[in-house]
Amino acid sequence: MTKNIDRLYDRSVSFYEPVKNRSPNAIVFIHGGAWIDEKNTPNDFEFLCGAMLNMSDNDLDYAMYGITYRLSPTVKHPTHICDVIENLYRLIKDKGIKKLQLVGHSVGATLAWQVATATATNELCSSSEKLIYVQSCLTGLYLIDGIFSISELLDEYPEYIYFVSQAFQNNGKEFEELSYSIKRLPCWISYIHLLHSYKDELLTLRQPRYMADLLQENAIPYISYFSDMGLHNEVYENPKLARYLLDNLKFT
Ligand SMILES: N[C@@H](CC(=O)c1ccccc1NC=O)C(=O)O
Repeated sequence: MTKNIDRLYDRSVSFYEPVKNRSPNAIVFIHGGAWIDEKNTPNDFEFLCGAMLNMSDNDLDYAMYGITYRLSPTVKHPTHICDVIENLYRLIKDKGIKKLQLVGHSVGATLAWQVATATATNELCSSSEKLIYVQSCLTGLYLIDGIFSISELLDEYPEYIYFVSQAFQNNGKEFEELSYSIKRLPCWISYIHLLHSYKDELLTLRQPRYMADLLQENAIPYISYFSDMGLHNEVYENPKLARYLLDNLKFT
């Protein structure tokens, strides 16, 4: 019997919906903040969405949403993932979305990857049918200045234990390493984009290089884009990111 857990699955923000006709296509932004920072919310992406609309004369054939998830230390892993899955499921059902691409920044990229590769068999709290339905709609991932390995992260930045210890019960040891989760990446996800800012002051290229190495070892197609997109918390407002998303987002 599933526990009666209060979900924040109604916390979605709509940045844009095509006025002419409701689109079955959508991108959903997942914010960062190291699982703990209340300053990071779905509204981190409001400026970026405005820039994308300005650069496209408000004529996009996909909707844009942001979602939230409960933060640590109030909740611990894997609840963040459960909230994202519940939230995505509700959004997809409410809006009639058929094709979905996730755009994650920092731990938002971590969560996007975890949603794409989750299995209901592990300790995930979400119902398997919701997870399977969300994954069946997923066609692309944009992973921006992300965290992909906790062991690599703490080896490089031992001081980051301050947020890892809040987000995980066992100092991140329960975080599933990429070498395992990558085996479950759905074959129908055609677009994987790996982005990183050369000016990111909180994360070096070690994380995206680790992801790139594993994608290559598993012969998974991906596109990488490394550029000066500003500091860690400036990237998601950078016009270069808006341009990149407009040029690369495809739902065909
Ligand atoms: N603003 C966060 C720190 C943070 O977000 C962060 C720090 C280092 C590496 C990645 C980070 N964010 C990832 O989502 C804090 O309040 O501690």
